[in-house]
Amino acid sequence: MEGVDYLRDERKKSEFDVEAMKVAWAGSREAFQVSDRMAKLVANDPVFEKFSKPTLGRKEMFKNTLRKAAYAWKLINDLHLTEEEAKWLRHYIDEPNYTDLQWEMFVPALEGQGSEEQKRKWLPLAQTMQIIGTYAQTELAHGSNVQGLETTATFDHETDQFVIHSPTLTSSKWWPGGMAKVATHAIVYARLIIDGHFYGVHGFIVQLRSLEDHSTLPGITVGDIGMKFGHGAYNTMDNGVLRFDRVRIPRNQMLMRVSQVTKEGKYVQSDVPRQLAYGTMVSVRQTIVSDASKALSRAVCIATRYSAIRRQFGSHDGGPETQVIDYKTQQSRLFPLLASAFAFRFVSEWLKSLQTDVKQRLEAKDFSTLPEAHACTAGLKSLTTAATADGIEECRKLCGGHGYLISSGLPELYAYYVPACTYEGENVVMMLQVARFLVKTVSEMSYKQPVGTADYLGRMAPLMHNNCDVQTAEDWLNPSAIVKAFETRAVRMIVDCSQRIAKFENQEEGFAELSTDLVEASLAHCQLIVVSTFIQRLKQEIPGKGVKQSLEVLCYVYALYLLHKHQGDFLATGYLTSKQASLANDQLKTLYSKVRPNAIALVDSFNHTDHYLSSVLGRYDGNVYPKLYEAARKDPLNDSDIADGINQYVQPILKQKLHLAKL
Ligand SMILES: CCCCCCCC/C=C\CCCC(=O)SCCNC(=O)CCNC(=O)[C@H](O)C(C)(C)COP(=O)(O)OP(=O)(O)OC[C@H]1O[C@@H](n2cnc3c(N)ncnc32)[C@H](O)[C@@H]1OP(=O)(O)O
Ligand SMILES: Cc1cc2nc3c(=O)[nH]c(=O)nc-3n(C[C@H](O)[C@H](O)[C@H](O)COP(=O)(O)OP(=O)(O)OC[C@H]3O[C@@H](n4cnc5c(N)ncnc54)[C@H](O)[C@@H]3O)c2cc1C
Repeated sequence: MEGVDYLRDERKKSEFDVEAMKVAWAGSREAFQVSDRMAKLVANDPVFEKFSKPTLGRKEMFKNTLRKAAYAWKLINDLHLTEEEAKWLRHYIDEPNYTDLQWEMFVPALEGQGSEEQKRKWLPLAQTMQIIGTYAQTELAHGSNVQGLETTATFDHETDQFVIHSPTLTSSKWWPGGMAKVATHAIVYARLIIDGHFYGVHGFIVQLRSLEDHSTLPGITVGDIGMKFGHGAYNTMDNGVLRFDRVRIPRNQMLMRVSQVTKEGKYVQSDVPRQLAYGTMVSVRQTIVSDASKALSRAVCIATRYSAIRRQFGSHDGGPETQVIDYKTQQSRLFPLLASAFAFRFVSEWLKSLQTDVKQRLEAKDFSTLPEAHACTAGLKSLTTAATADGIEECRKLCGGHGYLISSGLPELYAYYVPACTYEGENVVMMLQVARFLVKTVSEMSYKQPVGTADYLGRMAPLMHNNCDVQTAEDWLNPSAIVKAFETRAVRMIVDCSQRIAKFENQEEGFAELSTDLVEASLAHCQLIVVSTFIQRLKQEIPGKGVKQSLEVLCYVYALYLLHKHQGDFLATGYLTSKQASLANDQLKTLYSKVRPNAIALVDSFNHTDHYLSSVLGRYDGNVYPKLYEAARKDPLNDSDIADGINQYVQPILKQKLHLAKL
């Protein structure tokens, strides 16, 4: 039997309707149809071929990506693609490039932080790509600490202009994507100075390049910051360095939704909180959570299919060896990741709806849910990207030696994905933001009832004193038992930190001293959100034979896997006995055997094309070994029998040996 037959047999074992699961994964039939259409459009167009990428040099790789981006823009226009379709198209092309910044950061920054007048002027230009923009916030010396940025924007009364300047080497903008070679404009974050007074960091629209010949404008020095981790991966993007030598822009190019500077040089703070200036980061963090489930599902799909094809040991009487997916250790490493992909998918949908709600409230000048939205996006961005990056690497190891080959698709995926742990808010820094929100919520509880994702803190009294009543492994198959365990663990960790901080005379000092515990408490809070969201999702109608049941199994896998992994927390906070923790682990193993027959069908439900996976190991048809061979043969080193350099550097050594042997 070959891999092709193995996967065919595996697919027959499925206990649920795969087509219905595809819809559940996508969120709706319409969402499925859009993403499916765009995936196929990309997969079937030779322009979007990407197998040659790892062998290209940086310049060729960059040019190749520009070519694809231009062709994609033509398709978007020729086919009149909707915004949603265009987003999926870009996603499936699967090569980071300047358009990510244009659509995910530049346009949202104009939308969220521009005044109505500014939006009328700049949005049509950006939306039709007459200008190409980037988001220039981070500098050489400051990324996380936005208030520490050094670039200055000084108001000049006489000319009614701002003077944008990089006063030090460390104030150079450093990292913005698309900035080195493509962007014509940037939203530049700089300290506003009026008459010698500092007014904090604000965004300014600055033109970098000529719209005629693309040359850099006077006063601008811009370039690429150099190759990044991995060979292909993020190196299709021109992350840049940018310096300003007293560049002048009109006053009306400061983004003026949150605060304004008048012609007279008066600084006016409008009635919206200044944190709205951070709004672009909040919306991108939500996109990043959604992207995590896509990246993890991709790695899990490759590792699961390959694990069903790969056989090692266990052959008796000349029979077939054991499929590695049948080893309990393989299952205990793989199936929690499969469950996590679904968990992240559902939490990202929930986060999107939270975001929509916040946006509507903001329009009605209700800012009450802004801190919670910030904490949720920051915390879930941190949780999902960290778990996804680790998960991709685990999937590589699950594929043994072949996982290390570029043709497995996993090294490139990891190198492309791992910066998500750092960009758009470094993960630990983000978890500390969640901690701030939680500690503040606890401190305000005497006069303010916690709501939303923090509402369980309002039930602190019972949660601080309850004990878990689980007596058998089956008792863990109960959503309320699970939620109660996660709520209790989170509440006790947060309260413990809050009480210890309160003992410090200086609360900031206390926060800093306890920051490692606070990060763990924040993680507990965020895991509770993911687990509860999964459970809530299962309360909705989910059509299709066996679909809901399979998702229920995955939901328990996700929750009990976390419980097992963090059992130290659950035991230390005194909610569980070691016996109850051990019963949870027993139940987890039983659940793995329920996932096993459905594993291949579950990863098929992601509906990933072979083009998107770009993995010989993860091929839908399972024809792994012949295709591995074929991919290896295509390596440039195999172009000739005697490689370049052999005659020059190896032959002389061999000949020298011959000479010595003769002596
Ligand atoms: C993979 C594909 C995905 C698709 C996307 C593709 C896009 C392209 C790919 C990558 C692009 C990457 C782009 C970037 O990386 S852009 C740069 C991003 N930079 C950051 O994220 C910086 C992180 N730092 C911060 O966000 C902040 O500075 C901070 C650390 C959160 C704030 O620190 P600080 O305490 O100094 O804060 P302030 O004094 O300014 O604020 C005080 C209070 O405001 C609250 N706060 C902070 N941020 C927000 C927010 N966003 N919304 C609401 N409220 C906020 C903060 O908690 C304080 O509250 P308090 O109640 O304590 O007063
Ligand atoms: C691929 C990529 C693309 C990017 N694209 C853009 C872009 O388009 N535009 C843009 O403006 N920026 C961009 N960035 C920059 C990115 O946003 C920053 O690198 C990120 O915000 C982290 O900031 P930093 O580099 O200053 O890290 P640092 O804050 O210097 O982090 C270093 C270490 O210090 C720790 N640390 C920092 N502060 C604290 C604290 N208060 N408490 C405890 N620990 C702390 C962190 O946990 C980390 O371990 C990009 C970065 C990458 C990698």
